[in-house]
Amino acid sequence: MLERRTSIPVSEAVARVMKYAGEAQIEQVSINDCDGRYLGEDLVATDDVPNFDRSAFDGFAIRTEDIEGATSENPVILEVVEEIGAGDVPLKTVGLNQAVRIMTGAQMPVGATAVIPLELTETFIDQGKTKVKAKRFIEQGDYVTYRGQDMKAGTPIVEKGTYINPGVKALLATFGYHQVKVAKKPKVGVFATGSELLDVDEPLVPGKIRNSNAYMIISQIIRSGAEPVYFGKLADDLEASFAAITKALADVDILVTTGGVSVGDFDYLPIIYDRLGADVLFNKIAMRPGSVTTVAHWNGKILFGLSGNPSACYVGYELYARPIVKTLLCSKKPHLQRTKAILAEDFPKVNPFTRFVRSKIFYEDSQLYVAPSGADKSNIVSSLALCNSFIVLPGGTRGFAIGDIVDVLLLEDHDGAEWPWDQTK
Ligand SMILES: Nc1nc2c(c(=O)[nH]1)N[C@H]1C(S)=C(S)[C@@H](COP(=O)(O)OP(=O)(O)OC[C@H]3O[C@@H](n4cnc5c(N)ncnc54)[C@H](O)[C@@H]3O)O[C@H]1N2
Ligand code: MOO
Ligand SMILES: [Mg+2]
Repeated sequence: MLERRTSIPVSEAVARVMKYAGEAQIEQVSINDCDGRYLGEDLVATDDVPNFDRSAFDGFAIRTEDIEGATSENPVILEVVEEIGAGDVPLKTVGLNQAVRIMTGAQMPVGATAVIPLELTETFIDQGKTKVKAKRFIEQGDYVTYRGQDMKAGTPIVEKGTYINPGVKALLATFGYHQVKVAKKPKVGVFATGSELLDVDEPLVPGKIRNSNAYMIISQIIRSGAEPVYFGKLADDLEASFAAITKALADVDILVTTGGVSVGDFDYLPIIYDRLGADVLFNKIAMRPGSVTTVAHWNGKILFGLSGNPSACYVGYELYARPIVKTLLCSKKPHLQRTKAILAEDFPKVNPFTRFVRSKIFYEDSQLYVAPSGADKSNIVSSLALCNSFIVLPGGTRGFAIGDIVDVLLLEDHDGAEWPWDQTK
């Protein structure tokens, strides 16, 4: 008899999966290998930055009281007593009517209260002594960067779980982190199921298609920050599939399969979960595409049974697997970030269930627009190439028109969201 499936709302499905999100593991990597990883500890300033008062310009370190009233017609003449480059430590103190030639980044000499830029001066030799004409008055502190002006020691700078971009890397280097604590990448196993699947290098033959989902999911796993472990494709053979899946589970934290979760005679994933004794969290969601997305929990591991249909598979990974990965990467905002944008095209389809339209979000005239990135069908691959977001159309709504404000989930953002599902049916 055909098994009846009860569909649950998206928010409920996400909540059920999130109950099984595990604990992040931390490892150390060289700063050279930390790009695109996620910080495994809060980053706190270990020193004042800069940690000495320094010149922000090439010029002369002076005492402002000596150059009061200076103009190009009536310059003030000072004696240059020392020259210091970046990296040097000044030996002299700047006294009455004295100046020190100083370069950008060099430590300020004691006594000086500002730096007058080279362009506002003129140097000359007078009786064997180097002198400088200051041709304008400058205020105290001008062209000086004081100790701790950028960051003060002890200030929290970047939170644990932050994506390491070039700026975060600059901070790590600033504070001397040659080894960086990062979240260990969860290992996500991938199987593509289906006797119709050919490898990428095989020619097309009648009835068969190339296995695109495995490559797509591997790419989504990498984009979400995890490590893919590809186990290959499985023909629709229950015994062989059960054996391969059982074996693979020993080597991964999470297992993603694509295909074989619906009600076809050769859709074996439901039987495999049953045989494993896995706890099936749900096998039907009130959403399109991806209504058949199934998630099970077994022995501390989460098994994502994503649809075989490419667009459904893609959406399933982003909504349900990605937040688990992000949680394991220390994120406190593991879900897709949600925003609002102006619909740039009509979308006349009715939405009996919450619909996630593969879409492209873009700026135009300082406004945010979004448009479907191709035909809205579950079995379609072509709409995925330009997809950088999902338009979220609530269940129970009719069509949407150009100019309507719609909710959008961002796929290529690193900040994430705590819980974007409050208003989603
Ligand atoms: N009687 C019903 N039939 C179907 C239902 C239903 O509720 N009742 N649901 C439909 C929906 S919705 C979806 S989605 C699909 C899900 O099917 P499966 O997850 O079981 O996936 P398969 O049957 O294995 O494949 C579906 C489709 O996708 C192609 N595919 C599979 N793997 C790949 C791959 N690695 N790369 C590219 N394309 C792949 C496959 O050839 C099929 O065309 O079920 C509907 N049926
Ligand atoms: O699960 Mo199917 O993806 O609704 O199209
Ligand atoms: Mg099927």
